[in-house]
Amino acid sequence: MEPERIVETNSAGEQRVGPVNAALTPRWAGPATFARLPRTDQVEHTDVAVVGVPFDSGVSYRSGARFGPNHVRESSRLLRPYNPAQNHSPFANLQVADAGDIVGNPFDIPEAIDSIESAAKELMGESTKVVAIGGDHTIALPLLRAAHSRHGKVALLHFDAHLDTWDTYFGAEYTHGTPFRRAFEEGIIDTDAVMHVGTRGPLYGTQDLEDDARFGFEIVSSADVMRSGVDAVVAALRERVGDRPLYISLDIDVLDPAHAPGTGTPEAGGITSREVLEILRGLRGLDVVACDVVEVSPAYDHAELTGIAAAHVVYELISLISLGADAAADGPAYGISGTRYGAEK
Ligand SMILES: N=C(N)NCCCC(=O)O
Ligand SMILES: [Zn+2]
Ligand SMILES: [Zn+2]
Repeated sequence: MEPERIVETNSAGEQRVGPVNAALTPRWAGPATFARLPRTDQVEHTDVAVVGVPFDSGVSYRSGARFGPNHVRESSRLLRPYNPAQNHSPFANLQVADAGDIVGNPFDIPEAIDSIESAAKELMGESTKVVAIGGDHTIALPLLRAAHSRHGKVALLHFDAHLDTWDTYFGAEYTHGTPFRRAFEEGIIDTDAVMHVGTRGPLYGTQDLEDDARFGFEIVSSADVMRSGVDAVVAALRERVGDRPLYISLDIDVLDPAHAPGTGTPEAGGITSREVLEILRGLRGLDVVACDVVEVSPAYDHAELTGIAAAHVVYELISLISLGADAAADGPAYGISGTRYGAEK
């Protein structure tokens, strides 16, 4: 039975097919697409595709992120269509739809990377923006390649406890700890505009940081977020990215394990889900061309804590894409006092 959906017309007079109407069909009923949005094959065209990439053969510790996409979909049933922090309704503005999953050979990482790259390129097609749900962090490399093929060198904001610029694991070049070193070597990221956010935890040695700096990365550590606060961090990120095409890669382990236990390589001392959501909201008006949210490993999750955090991150990323590169930077989200919650700007 086809449930009734929220259908709205945007300011350009275009009709948008939105989520299943939760006032008519209980939220827990029916198959879980992201935010109960239509599938891409149920709409005529897609502006923003949410796509699963259930690949986790690149992990170095706990496995299970292959089950991340469907867990995040299940955890996204409660999302509502209006985002008051941005005073914006992304699903009414753009056609957002769930593109299902991109699959790759779980027994051959390089082959899987090639499959993910070509499927992502095809999905990006003429003008579709992609928000990918992993999967482990290996998948960021083929997604960055696809973004690069459309937009040229991209700025990169990488939210993660880890640097992920290591060289090899057991001699393997393509793993979840190495995607950004490969991206640097391939020349697909703009080394003047790459930044890690939320970094923390022990490393193998000082060389890790020397290599990382050589690849162009600046670091806003988890402790920096606590000491400087969200507004200062947002200002630093905006300054670093400027008006370049921006790829956002968010490893859910950027959150403290208290906020996101369901992940494969947890590190104590992380930022909160409130902080990450506010930092993302502060990026309004940047030219976000593609994103990923990775490393959700549901077997280690409890009460959908990690799934819900990831679902809200995806929702904020979709909101940023929908607001677009010409949205005023100082919109309602930029002040975090709460007094401007939902304020008209
Ligand atoms: N979670 C990601 N992406 N990377 C973690 C690699 C950490 C390590 O095994 O040293
Ligand atoms: Zn990580
Ligand atoms: Zn990572």
